[in-house]
Amino acid sequence: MIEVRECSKAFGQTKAVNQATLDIGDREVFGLVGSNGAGKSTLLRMMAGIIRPDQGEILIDDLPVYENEEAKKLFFYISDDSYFPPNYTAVDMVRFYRNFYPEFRIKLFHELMDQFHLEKKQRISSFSKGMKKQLLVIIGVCAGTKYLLCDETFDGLDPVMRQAVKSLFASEIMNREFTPVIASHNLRELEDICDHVGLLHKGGILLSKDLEDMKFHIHKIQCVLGGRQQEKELEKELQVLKVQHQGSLLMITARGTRSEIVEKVQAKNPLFMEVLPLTLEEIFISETEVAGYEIKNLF
Ligand SMILES: Nc1ncnc2c1ncn2[C@@H]1O[C@H](COP(=O)(O)OP(=O)(O)OP(=O)(O)O)[C@@H](O)[C@H]1O
Repeated sequence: MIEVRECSKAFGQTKAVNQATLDIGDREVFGLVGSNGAGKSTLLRMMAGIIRPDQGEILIDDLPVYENEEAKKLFFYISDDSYFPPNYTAVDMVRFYRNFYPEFRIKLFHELMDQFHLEKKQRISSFSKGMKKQLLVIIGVCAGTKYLLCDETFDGLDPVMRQAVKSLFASEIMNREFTPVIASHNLRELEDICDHVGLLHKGGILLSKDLEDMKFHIHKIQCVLGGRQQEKELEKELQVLKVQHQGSLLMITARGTRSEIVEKVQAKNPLFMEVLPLTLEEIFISETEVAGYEIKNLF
Protein backbone atom coordinates (compact mmCIF):
# COMPACT_ATOMS: atom_id res chain seq x y z
CA MET A 1 0.00 0.00 0.00
CA ILE A 2 1.16 3.53 -0.75
CA GLU A 3 0.25 6.08 1.90
CA VAL A 4 0.54 9.79 1.24
CA ARG A 5 0.19 11.60 4.56
CA GLU A 6 -0.52 15.35 4.52
CA CYS A 7 2.19 15.99 1.96
CA SER A 8 3.07 19.46 0.78
CA LYS A 9 5.65 20.72 -1.65
CA ALA A 10 6.18 24.32 -2.75
CA PHE A 11 8.43 25.75 -5.42
CA GLY A 12 8.98 29.35 -4.36
CA GLN A 13 5.51 30.83 -3.97
CA THR A 14 3.85 27.99 -5.88
CA LYS A 15 2.21 25.34 -3.72
CA ALA A 16 2.52 22.41 -6.12
CA VAL A 17 1.14 19.88 -3.62
CA ASN A 18 -0.83 21.10 -0.65
CA GLN A 19 -1.65 18.82 2.31
CA ALA A 20 -2.40 15.86 0.06
CA THR A 21 -3.53 12.68 1.80
CA LEU A 22 -4.16 9.54 -0.20
CA ASP A 23 -4.14 5.76 0.14
CA ILE A 24 -3.36 3.57 -2.83
CA GLY A 25 -4.50 0.03 -2.12
CA ASP A 26 -2.91 -3.13 -3.48
CA ARG A 27 -3.82 -4.84 -6.72
CA GLU A 28 -5.84 -2.06 -8.27
CA VAL A 29 -5.16 0.23 -11.20
CA PHE A 30 -5.08 3.65 -9.59
CA GLY A 31 -5.67 6.74 -11.74
CA LEU A 32 -4.39 10.09 -10.50
CA VAL A 33 -6.25 12.70 -12.47
CA GLY A 34 -5.93 16.49 -12.38
CA SER A 35 -5.76 19.43 -14.75
CA ASN A 36 -2.44 20.81 -16.01
CA GLY A 37 -0.45 22.12 -13.06
CA ALA A 38 -2.62 20.34 -10.46
CA GLY A 39 0.50 18.76 -8.93
CA LYS A 40 0.38 15.20 -10.33
CA SER A 41 4.02 15.03 -11.43
CA THR A 42 5.20 16.59 -8.19
CA LEU A 43 3.19 14.07 -6.17
CA LEU A 44 4.47 11.15 -8.25
CA ARG A 45 8.06 12.41 -7.94
CA MET A 46 7.59 12.51 -4.18
CA MET A 47 6.15 8.97 -4.28
CA ALA A 48 9.22 7.91 -6.23
CA GLY A 49 11.49 9.52 -3.63
CA ILE A 50 12.99 11.90 -6.20
CA ILE A 51 11.96 14.99 -4.30
CA ARG A 52 11.40 15.36 -0.60
CA PRO A 53 8.09 16.74 0.68
CA ASP A 54 8.38 20.02 2.63
CA GLN A 55 5.85 18.54 5.02
CA GLY A 56 4.22 15.16 5.54
CA GLU A 57 5.49 11.77 4.49
CA ILE A 58 5.01 9.01 1.94
CA LEU A 59 5.17 5.36 2.92
CA ILE A 60 5.40 2.45 0.53
CA ASP A 61 4.54 -0.78 2.29
CA ASP A 62 5.21 1.06 5.56
CA LEU A 63 8.67 2.24 4.43
CA PRO A 64 9.41 5.97 4.10
CA VAL A 65 10.41 6.38 0.47
CA TYR A 66 12.80 9.33 0.47
CA GLU A 67 16.46 8.22 0.37
CA ASN A 68 15.42 4.65 1.18
CA GLU A 69 16.84 2.00 -1.14
CA GLU A 70 14.59 -0.73 0.30
CA ALA A 71 11.47 1.28 -0.57
CA LYS A 72 12.81 2.14 -4.03
CA LYS A 73 13.15 -1.53 -4.91
CA LEU A 74 9.36 -1.76 -4.63
CA PHE A 75 8.48 0.40 -7.62
CA PHE A 76 9.39 1.33 -11.17
CA TYR A 77 8.85 4.96 -12.10
CA ILE A 78 8.13 6.19 -15.63
CA SER A 79 8.53 9.97 -15.79
CA ASP A 80 6.73 12.16 -18.32
CA ASP A 81 10.05 13.06 -19.93
CA SER A 82 11.96 9.80 -19.84
CA TYR A 83 15.48 9.92 -21.15
CA PHE A 84 17.01 7.34 -23.46
CA PRO A 85 20.77 7.50 -24.00
CA PRO A 86 21.63 8.17 -27.67
CA ASN A 87 21.97 5.05 -29.82
CA TYR A 88 20.42 2.84 -27.14
CA THR A 89 18.18 0.01 -28.26
CA ALA A 90 15.51 -1.67 -26.13
CA VAL A 91 17.96 -4.48 -25.41
CA ASP A 92 20.52 -1.92 -24.16
CA MET A 93 17.88 -0.41 -21.89
CA VAL A 94 17.08 -3.81 -20.44
CA ARG A 95 20.78 -4.49 -19.81
CA PHE A 96 20.87 -1.18 -17.92
CA TYR A 97 17.73 -1.84 -15.85
CA ARG A 98 18.70 -5.40 -14.95
CA ASN A 99 21.42 -3.92 -12.73
CA PHE A 100 18.73 -2.29 -10.61
CA TYR A 101 16.01 -4.90 -10.83
CA PRO A 102 17.53 -8.35 -10.29
CA GLU A 103 14.12 -9.98 -10.73
CA PHE A 104 13.79 -8.55 -14.25
CA ARG A 105 11.76 -11.02 -16.36
CA ILE A 106 13.72 -11.24 -19.55
CA LYS A 107 11.56 -13.95 -21.14
CA LEU A 108 8.43 -11.89 -20.66
CA PHE A 109 10.26 -8.87 -22.09
CA HIS A 110 10.94 -10.72 -25.36
CA GLU A 111 7.35 -12.00 -25.50
CA LEU A 112 5.85 -8.55 -24.92
CA MET A 113 8.14 -6.82 -27.41
CA ASP A 114 6.95 -9.29 -30.05
CA GLN A 115 3.34 -8.93 -28.98
CA PHE A 116 3.54 -5.12 -29.21
CA HIS A 117 5.45 -5.35 -32.51
CA LEU A 118 8.43 -3.39 -31.18
CA GLU A 119 11.91 -3.96 -32.56
CA LYS A 120 14.33 -4.95 -29.83
CA LYS A 121 17.47 -3.96 -31.70
CA GLN A 122 16.29 -0.74 -33.28
CA ARG A 123 17.55 2.56 -31.88
CA ILE A 124 14.92 3.95 -29.51
CA SER A 125 15.49 7.44 -30.92
CA SER A 126 13.76 6.22 -34.09
CA PHE A 127 10.66 5.07 -32.14
CA SER A 128 7.50 7.20 -32.20
CA LYS A 129 6.34 8.82 -28.95
CA GLY A 130 3.70 6.12 -28.47
CA MET A 131 6.24 3.36 -29.14
CA LYS A 132 8.58 4.82 -26.50
CA LYS A 133 5.71 4.82 -24.03
CA GLN A 134 4.88 1.21 -24.83
CA LEU A 135 8.52 0.25 -24.36
CA LEU A 136 8.64 1.92 -20.96
CA VAL A 137 5.46 0.17 -19.84
CA ILE A 138 6.90 -3.18 -20.98
CA ILE A 139 10.17 -2.55 -19.16
CA GLY A 140 8.25 -1.32 -16.11
CA VAL A 141 6.10 -4.47 -16.00
CA CYS A 142 9.08 -6.76 -16.61
CA ALA A 143 11.07 -5.09 -13.82
CA GLY A 144 8.78 -7.16 -11.60
CA THR A 145 8.26 -4.48 -8.96
CA LYS A 146 5.11 -4.40 -6.90
CA TYR A 147 4.24 -0.83 -7.98
CA LEU A 148 4.50 0.90 -11.33
CA LEU A 149 4.30 4.70 -11.26
CA CYS A 150 3.38 6.15 -14.66
CA ASP A 151 3.38 9.89 -15.35
CA GLU A 152 1.21 10.72 -18.38
CA THR A 153 2.27 7.40 -19.89
CA PHE A 154 -1.11 6.62 -21.41
CA ASP A 155 -1.96 9.98 -22.89
CA GLY A 156 -2.01 9.66 -26.63
CA LEU A 157 -1.77 5.86 -26.81
CA ASP A 158 -4.08 4.56 -29.51
CA PRO A 159 -7.15 2.49 -28.51
CA VAL A 160 -5.64 -0.84 -29.58
CA MET A 161 -2.53 -0.22 -27.51
CA ARG A 162 -4.56 0.97 -24.52
CA GLN A 163 -6.53 -2.25 -24.69
CA ALA A 164 -3.30 -4.25 -24.89
CA VAL A 165 -1.84 -2.43 -21.89
CA LYS A 166 -5.08 -2.83 -19.99
CA SER A 167 -5.04 -6.60 -20.56
CA LEU A 168 -1.37 -6.75 -19.60
CA PHE A 169 -2.08 -4.97 -16.31
CA ALA A 170 -5.09 -7.19 -15.62
CA SER A 171 -3.08 -10.35 -16.15
CA GLU A 172 -0.22 -9.07 -13.95
CA ILE A 173 -2.67 -8.11 -11.18
CA MET A 174 -4.21 -11.57 -11.38
CA ASN A 175 -0.89 -13.40 -11.24
CA ARG A 176 1.18 -11.41 -8.78
CA GLU A 177 1.21 -8.43 -6.40
CA PHE A 178 1.04 -5.54 -8.84
CA THR A 179 -0.38 -2.03 -8.56
CA PRO A 180 -0.01 0.48 -11.39
CA VAL A 181 -0.52 4.18 -10.59
CA ILE A 182 -1.29 6.27 -13.66
CA ALA A 183 -1.27 10.06 -13.67
CA SER A 184 -3.14 11.86 -16.42
CA HIS A 185 -4.69 15.26 -17.06
CA ASN A 186 -7.45 13.60 -19.04
CA LEU A 187 -10.14 11.58 -17.33
CA ARG A 188 -11.13 9.94 -20.60
CA GLU A 189 -7.64 8.45 -20.88
CA LEU A 190 -8.20 6.73 -17.54
CA GLU A 191 -11.84 5.71 -17.81
CA ASP A 192 -11.36 2.25 -19.25
CA ILE A 193 -8.15 1.39 -17.43
CA CYS A 194 -8.58 2.35 -13.77
CA ASP A 195 -10.33 0.69 -10.85
CA HIS A 196 -9.94 3.66 -8.57
CA VAL A 197 -9.50 7.36 -9.31
CA GLY A 198 -7.99 10.10 -7.15
CA LEU A 199 -8.70 13.65 -8.21
CA LEU A 200 -5.96 16.17 -7.54
CA HIS A 201 -7.06 19.78 -7.63
CA LYS A 202 -4.73 22.70 -6.86
CA GLY A 203 -2.34 20.38 -5.06
CA GLY A 204 -4.94 18.73 -2.81
CA ILE A 205 -6.90 15.48 -3.12
CA LEU A 206 -10.47 16.47 -3.87
CA LEU A 207 -11.79 12.93 -3.95
CA SER A 208 -10.52 9.39 -4.15
CA LYS A 209 -13.04 6.75 -5.06
CA ASP A 210 -13.57 3.32 -6.44
CA LEU A 211 -15.10 3.58 -9.91
CA GLU A 212 -17.56 0.73 -9.44
CA ASP A 213 -18.61 2.26 -6.17
CA MET A 214 -19.20 5.65 -7.79
CA LYS A 215 -21.15 4.03 -10.60
CA PHE A 216 -23.21 2.08 -8.06
CA HIS A 217 -24.19 5.18 -6.12
CA ILE A 218 -25.05 7.67 -8.85
CA HIS A 219 -27.67 7.17 -11.54
CA LYS A 220 -29.27 9.06 -14.36
CA ILE A 221 -32.88 8.51 -15.13
CA GLN A 222 -35.19 10.02 -17.69
CA CYS A 223 -38.92 9.97 -17.26
CA VAL A 224 -42.20 11.64 -18.12
CA LEU A 225 -44.43 12.30 -15.14
CA GLY A 226 -48.04 13.46 -14.89
CA GLY A 227 -47.21 17.11 -14.22
CA ARG A 228 -44.98 19.74 -12.66
CA GLN A 229 -46.24 19.03 -9.12
CA GLN A 230 -45.10 15.40 -9.33
CA GLU A 231 -41.76 16.45 -10.75
CA LYS A 232 -41.18 18.79 -7.82
CA GLU A 233 -42.11 16.06 -5.33
CA LEU A 234 -39.72 13.61 -6.98
CA GLU A 235 -36.90 16.14 -6.98
CA LYS A 236 -37.44 16.59 -3.24
CA GLU A 237 -37.48 12.85 -2.57
CA LEU A 238 -34.27 12.12 -4.45
CA GLN A 239 -30.76 13.31 -3.64
CA VAL A 240 -30.61 15.28 -6.84
CA LEU A 241 -27.28 16.27 -8.37
CA LYS A 242 -28.62 17.62 -11.63
CA VAL A 243 -32.02 18.18 -13.26
CA GLN A 244 -32.73 18.89 -16.91
CA HIS A 245 -36.07 19.46 -18.59
CA GLN A 246 -36.66 18.83 -22.28
CA GLY A 247 -40.31 19.51 -22.96
CA SER A 248 -42.19 16.94 -20.87
CA LEU A 249 -39.04 14.80 -20.47
CA LEU A 250 -37.36 15.06 -17.08
CA MET A 251 -33.76 13.96 -16.77
CA ILE A 252 -32.40 13.55 -13.25
CA THR A 253 -28.93 12.62 -12.05
CA ALA A 254 -29.20 11.57 -8.42
CA ARG A 255 -27.30 9.81 -5.70
CA GLY A 256 -28.59 6.39 -4.75
CA THR A 257 -28.69 2.82 -5.96
CA ARG A 258 -30.59 1.97 -9.12
CA SER A 259 -33.39 0.26 -7.19
CA GLU A 260 -33.81 3.13 -4.70
CA ILE A 261 -34.20 5.64 -7.50
CA VAL A 262 -36.37 3.48 -9.75
CA GLU A 263 -38.72 2.75 -6.84
CA LYS A 264 -39.24 6.45 -6.15
CA VAL A 265 -39.87 7.25 -9.81
CA GLN A 266 -42.27 4.34 -10.22
CA ALA A 267 -44.26 5.49 -7.20
CA LYS A 268 -45.17 8.56 -9.30
CA ASN A 269 -46.71 6.36 -12.01
CA PRO A 270 -44.54 7.69 -14.83
CA LEU A 271 -45.81 7.61 -18.41
CA PHE A 272 -42.28 6.64 -19.38
CA MET A 273 -39.09 5.82 -17.48
CA GLU A 274 -35.57 4.75 -18.46
CA VAL A 275 -32.28 4.41 -16.57
CA LEU A 276 -29.41 5.82 -18.63
CA PRO A 277 -25.75 4.85 -18.37
CA LEU A 278 -23.47 7.51 -16.85
CA THR A 279 -19.99 8.14 -18.12
CA LEU A 280 -17.15 8.64 -15.70
CA GLU A 281 -17.02 12.21 -16.93
CA GLU A 282 -20.64 12.82 -15.86
CA ILE A 283 -20.03 11.15 -12.51
CA PHE A 284 -17.02 13.33 -11.83
CA ILE A 285 -18.81 16.48 -12.89
CA SER A 286 -21.71 15.59 -10.60
CA GLU A 287 -19.43 14.71 -7.70
CA THR A 288 -17.35 17.83 -7.98
CA GLU A 289 -20.15 20.25 -8.79
CA VAL A 290 -21.57 19.43 -5.40
CA ALA A 291 -18.24 20.36 -3.85
CA GLY A 292 -18.41 23.59 -5.81
CA TYR A 293 -15.36 22.99 -7.96
CA GLU A 294 -14.75 23.62 -11.60
CA ILE A 295 -13.06 20.60 -13.14
CA LYS A 296 -14.57 20.59 -16.58
CA ASN A 297 -11.20 21.30 -18.21
CA LEU A 298 -10.21 17.75 -17.33
CA PHE A 299 -12.32 16.37 -20.13
N1 LIG B 1 10.81 22.24 -10.52
C1 LIG B 1 9.85 23.17 -10.41
N2 LIG B 1 10.16 24.46 -10.19
C2 LIG B 1 9.19 25.40 -10.07
N3 LIG B 1 7.87 25.13 -10.16
C3 LIG B 1 7.51 23.87 -10.37
C4 LIG B 1 8.47 22.81 -10.51
N4 LIG B 1 7.82 21.66 -10.72
C5 LIG B 1 6.50 21.96 -10.72
N5 LIG B 1 6.31 23.28 -10.50
C6 LIG B 1 5.03 23.97 -10.41
O1 LIG B 1 4.19 23.22 -9.54
C7 LIG B 1 2.86 23.16 -10.05
C8 LIG B 1 2.46 21.72 -10.23
O2 LIG B 1 3.24 21.18 -11.30
P1 LIG B 1 3.17 19.63 -11.73
O3 LIG B 1 4.15 19.44 -12.82
O4 LIG B 1 3.29 18.80 -10.51
O5 LIG B 1 1.67 19.56 -12.27
P2 LIG B 1 0.97 18.43 -13.17
O6 LIG B 1 -0.35 18.18 -12.53
O7 LIG B 1 1.87 17.27 -13.34
O8 LIG B 1 0.77 19.20 -14.54
P3 LIG B 1 0.77 18.66 -16.07
O9 LIG B 1 -0.50 17.88 -16.28
O10 LIG B 1 0.76 19.95 -16.83
O11 LIG B 1 2.01 17.85 -16.28
C9 LIG B 1 2.85 23.99 -11.32
O12 LIG B 1 2.39 25.29 -11.00
C10 LIG B 1 4.31 24.03 -11.74
O13 LIG B 1 4.61 25.22 -12.42
